[in-house]
Amino acid sequence: MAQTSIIFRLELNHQQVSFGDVAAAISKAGGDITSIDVIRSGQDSSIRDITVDLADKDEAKIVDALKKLNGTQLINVSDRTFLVHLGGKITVQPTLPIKNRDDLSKVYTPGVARVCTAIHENPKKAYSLTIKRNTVAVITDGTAVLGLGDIGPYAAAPVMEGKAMLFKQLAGVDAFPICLNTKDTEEIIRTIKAISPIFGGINLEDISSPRCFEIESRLAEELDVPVFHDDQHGTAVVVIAGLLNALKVVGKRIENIRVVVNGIGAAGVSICKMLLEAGVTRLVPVDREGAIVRRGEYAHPMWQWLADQPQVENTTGTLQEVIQEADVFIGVSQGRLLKEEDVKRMAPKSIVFAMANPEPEIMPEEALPHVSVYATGRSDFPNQINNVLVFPGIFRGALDCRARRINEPMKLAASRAIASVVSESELNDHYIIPSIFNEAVVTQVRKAVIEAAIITGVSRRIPPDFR
Ligand SMILES: NC(=O)C1=CN([C@@H]2O[C@H](COP(=O)(O)OP(=O)(O)OC[C@H]3O[C@@H](n4cnc5c(N)ncnc54)[C@H](O)[C@@H]3O)[C@@H](O)[C@H]2O)C=CC1
Ligand SMILES: CC(=O)C(=O)O
Ligand SMILES: [Mg+2]
Repeated sequence: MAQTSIIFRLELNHQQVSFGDVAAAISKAGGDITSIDVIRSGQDSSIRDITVDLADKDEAKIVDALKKLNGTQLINVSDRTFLVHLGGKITVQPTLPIKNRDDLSKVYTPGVARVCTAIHENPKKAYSLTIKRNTVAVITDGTAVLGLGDIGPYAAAPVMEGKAMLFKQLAGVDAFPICLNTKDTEEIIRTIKAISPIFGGINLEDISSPRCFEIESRLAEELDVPVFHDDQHGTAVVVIAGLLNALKVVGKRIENIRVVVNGIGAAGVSICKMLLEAGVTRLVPVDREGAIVRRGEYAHPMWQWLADQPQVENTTGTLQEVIQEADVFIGVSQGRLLKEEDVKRMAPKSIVFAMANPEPEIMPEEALPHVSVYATGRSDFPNQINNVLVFPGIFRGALDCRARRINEPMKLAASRAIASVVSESELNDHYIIPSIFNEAVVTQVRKAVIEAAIITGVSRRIPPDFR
């Protein structure tokens, strides 16, 4: 697992210890050696970097074993995940060098003033003469970061930088992380509106429910660039894509399945809405207090909306009770709250999407023996159902056609596009969703999103390849 990969730098005295002894000690302490680099080699001793994946995440055991080994000196221990975060993960690059006064007078004063005046006279020129057309803000208040909860704006930054990296690498979108030091809904809305002129789109991230619903809908209403809460819609789009393909694998139809969604927060609400749009007729939304019941009364406006839907079951009970005979479990709640006995009681050929991060609702070793299709949100297990398959391509499309908003037809088109990247001949229980490294994902999502934006009248530009 990437997050438990450690590099041990060791000096080995050749008279006293062999590399085989070191490897055996690491293995006995629970580590799996994945690579070895010789840093320096001499007659009597050598220095080596040994990269180890920790099965039980306990690096102390290995440190202890190495310290006990005669002839071995532990010089340094470094966590590779922390190493890649040193100094942050993104940078801002100029598009051209400033080599002389002539260049300077064009990109800066006095030349720049004429460009400013042109935009002042025609604000649409911001799209051609500034970074706006290709720049997205990735904005959080740090209140629902992955499944870690309210860890604040400073601690949220590594996730936002990661999203920005993915935007750039996968779709060429310049994205900038913004971590707000406020949880106040009105202040968040006011701040985002105030900083919006430079951005061609707003990607809201890891803002807790229910505030995220009002923040997104107000901003979408009041701004003329797309506003997309990734945890709601990115997640729902990728879930529908995975479900369309998983249902093909198990040979079931969407209108016949019973679906339990656990965790009715940002992601859960949007998933439920999209499941209903996609044709699910039997839905059981579950949160901490148990199932949300049809015609029940709830203070949470989105839960009330769900309770008023005819497809929501009139079933009370805990997750452990309602999961019986479910065809599909979708978890966007918290890690390890589903047990082996629970998935055993699901309907035959069941589908489990355990998407909580960083730990899924149930680990593969417990689920796999009992379910037909198992997926998580993680990069280190097969079938990664993660919104990273969605936000790069959906924003690429929205920016290219200068969409005013990202609407329901654009989202559904994106789901179908992602699902279609896995061909019928490739489809199987371990491959229901394409890899994020499959370049067809962004290409297909972009195309589908632009087509849907044009058809629904929200595009303000026809990209050259669509003319
Ligand atoms: N794989 C993916 O692409 C994504 C995964 N996620 C994961 O889904 C989880 C939720 O994310 P958000 O919706 O953004 O958070 P959120 O905070 O808006 O919602 C979480 C919901 O889960 C509920 N919950 C917590 N513990 C529960 C329990 N024991 N039983 C039932 N419900 C419980 C909470 O009451 C809340 O309604 C996180 O772990 C997050 O990492 C979220 C977005 C995308
Ligand atoms: C993937 C993601 O956006 C999350 O876990 O919050
Ligand atoms: Mg998120």
